[in-house]
Amino acid sequence: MTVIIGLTGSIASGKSTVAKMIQSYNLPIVDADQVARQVVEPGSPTLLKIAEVFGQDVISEDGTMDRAKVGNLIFHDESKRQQLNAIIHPAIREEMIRQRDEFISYGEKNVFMDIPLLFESKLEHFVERIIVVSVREDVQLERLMERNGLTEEEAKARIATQIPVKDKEALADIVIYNNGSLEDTALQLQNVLYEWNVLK
Ligand SMILES: CC(C)(COP(=O)(O)OP(=O)(O)OC[C@H]1O[C@@H](n2cnc3c(N)ncnc32)[C@H](O)[C@@H]1O)[C@@H](O)C(=O)NCCC(=O)NCCS
Ligand SMILES: Nc1ncnc2c1ncn2[C@@H]1O[C@H](COP(=O)(O)OP(=O)(O)OP(=O)(O)O)[C@@H](O)[C@H]1O
Repeated sequence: MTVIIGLTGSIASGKSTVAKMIQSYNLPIVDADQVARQVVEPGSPTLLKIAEVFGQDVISEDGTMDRAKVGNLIFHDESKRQQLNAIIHPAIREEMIRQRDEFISYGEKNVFMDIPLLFESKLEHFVERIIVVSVREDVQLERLMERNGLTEEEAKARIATQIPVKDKEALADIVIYNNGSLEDTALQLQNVLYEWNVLK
């Protein structure tokens, strides 16, 4: 029996950072953000649908989706965000299940799934255990502004579209606090992996 472990948190809380650490142990992980990029490859039916709804100018000259443009549209308009979710989430879900099942067919004992919107999209049933990567609000805001080159207002708008990370902590089996150094975060992860017998 394979145990499916969900990795979640909030925007810029450090999920991808922890996901990279998980990969460094050669453990299998399905990454929703990466799948979200895959399903809108140039010419894909999902990208064509997005352009139908949001306008052809969300497709750049090279045929890729203009992510900054789509981000600006959806993080300031709840109904547009819902529209995008309705188009893209079924495709993401289908591909994530395919990748998960592939890992299971290889006989993997544990499969990680990095799902940023695990709680918002009510996907808890996908996973048996949940790791929440949490961060203080001031650190989250600072890292998000820095990473994405956003103003404080833009960053706050993105954070506001998600359930506060403090509330997610209460729904976790384990919380990793990513306020300090990367070494400190790596150590917390290692402890969880031993505790759950993922590492022996
Ligand atoms: C809006 C898009 C184009 C912005 O692209 P960008 O490269 O700037 O950001 P990236 O994809 O790396 O996402 C960064 C983070 O934003 C948050 N986020 C992304 N989409 C959403 C959404 N629909 N609702 C709330 N938060 C979201 C997540 O925390 C995610 O980890 C992109 O995020 C997207 O296609 N979103 C829809 C798919 C989706 O819901 N992805 C997130 C989980 S599967
Ligand atoms: N412990 C840390 N110390 C310093 N910087 C960090 C730390 N953890 C993460 N970061 C930085 O903070 C930013 C957000 O981290 P990361 O991309 O891992 O978050 P995320 O939860 O995956 O975000 P998103 O939901 O937006 O994809 C990145 O620029 C990352 O390099």
